[in-house]
Amino acid sequence: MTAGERNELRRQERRAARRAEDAAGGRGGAGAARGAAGGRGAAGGGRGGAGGGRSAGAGARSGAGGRGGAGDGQGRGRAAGFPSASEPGRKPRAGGERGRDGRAKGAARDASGEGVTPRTGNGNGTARTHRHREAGRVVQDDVYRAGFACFVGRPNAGKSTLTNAIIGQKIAITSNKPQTTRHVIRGIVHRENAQLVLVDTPGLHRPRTLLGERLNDLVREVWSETDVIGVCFPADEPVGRGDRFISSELAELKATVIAVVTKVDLVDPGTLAKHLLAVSELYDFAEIVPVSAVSGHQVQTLVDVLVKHLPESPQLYPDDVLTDEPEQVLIAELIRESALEGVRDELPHSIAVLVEEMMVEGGLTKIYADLYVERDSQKSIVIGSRGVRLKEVGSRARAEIEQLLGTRVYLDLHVRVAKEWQRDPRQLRKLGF
Ligand SMILES: Nc1nc2c(ncn2[C@@H]2O[C@H](COP(=O)(O)OP(=O)(O)OP(=O)(O)O)[C@@H](O)[C@H]2O)c(=O)[nH]1
Repeated sequence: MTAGERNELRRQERRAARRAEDAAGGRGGAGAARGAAGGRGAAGGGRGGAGGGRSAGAGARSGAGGRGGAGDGQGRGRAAGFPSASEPGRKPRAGGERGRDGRAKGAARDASGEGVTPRTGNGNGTARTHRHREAGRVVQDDVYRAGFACFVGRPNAGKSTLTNAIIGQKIAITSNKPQTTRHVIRGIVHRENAQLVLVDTPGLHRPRTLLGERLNDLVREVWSETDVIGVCFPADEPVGRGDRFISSELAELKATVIAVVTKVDLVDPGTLAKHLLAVSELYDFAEIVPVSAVSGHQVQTLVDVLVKHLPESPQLYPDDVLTDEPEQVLIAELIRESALEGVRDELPHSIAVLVEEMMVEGGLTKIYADLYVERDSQKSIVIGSRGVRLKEVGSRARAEIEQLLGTRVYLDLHVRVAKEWQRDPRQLRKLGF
């Protein structure tokens, strides 16, 4: 028996054992972790229901950004207490729901467009005083601000790269192929006087498949739940019809809308000036901030601007949390990113990844993941001649995962075909969409 056959046999044994356990009433401990990644796979495989509260919670967590919606009748609905852009799941540090009146105060602007400074407490009963420079003057800000912000814009505008630059840890998949982002991944910026929760969305585009439609719904749902929206315009591309379309969609929203001109390292000052003018004529943005996520230029200024427009609110997440995305989802994204490397033109949107199992043994984390493609021909592309490509995918992903987890990693990748999964509602559910 070859090593591959042995691994497959072990997988089958593990699956059978899991099914038996679930049939017997669900698993505890490690199962909960597995459910978080597989929460997506779990429901599709018919394991979600029996898992009861745990599976529902895990499934909802994967769908925290709204993929799960209001529940699909399969025990995968969003569990109470789990976060979304509008329902922060982790208990706020100090009590009290964030009120809309907080938003009204926080988001109010004076005639000059500068943020006005409410002199009220922070909702915790512990008013804090902060000073920051604003347009050359020192402003006293007595409030604690917390809330959700997201970057939107046409595909490839640089949203994920910007999110990563702000959070300082690789949490969102990036690539030079449009529509790479599928998951809503939150990153959290902690400041003494504020907490900024960043939500990452796919680019809005004309849908060609069921997956495309669901992604667009997801974007709109997130938009309606965030406090500040940064519309990204890549500086190296002219403002176009797509940008106009997105801007027109924003008019009805409650959120403060700012413009972010991205990738400014790619253009000269003259081109940038013209671009800023074109952007300003598109919509009545509260602010326009030019940035480069690659050089870091103005990234902190952008955070200041986003924070300024957040509502007054208690802290939403504990201090040490950087993202609320389950580790397995981050890992699956890193594997998907690695698998896309070099084959983006052939199968840019056909790859999905599910982490089936993760276990820690001493200083080693063992990860078993399935890589789904839509057709047999794609399977051969991903595996490559004599498995060489798949090996490369694995070792690249392993290095990234080791960085994320801070442990040594054993990664077992298996390529499977899920025929036309982007058009098949059952498969989409299984893969977490
Ligand atoms: N030079 C330069 N390149 C950038 C910058 N920001 C992003 N990029 C590149 O632009 C490409 C797209 O970036 P992403 O962050 O994946 O774009 P996105 O808007 O999240 O894309 P979708 O997931 O398709 O919506 C990648 O190749 C990035 O490396 C920047 O500030 N400067």
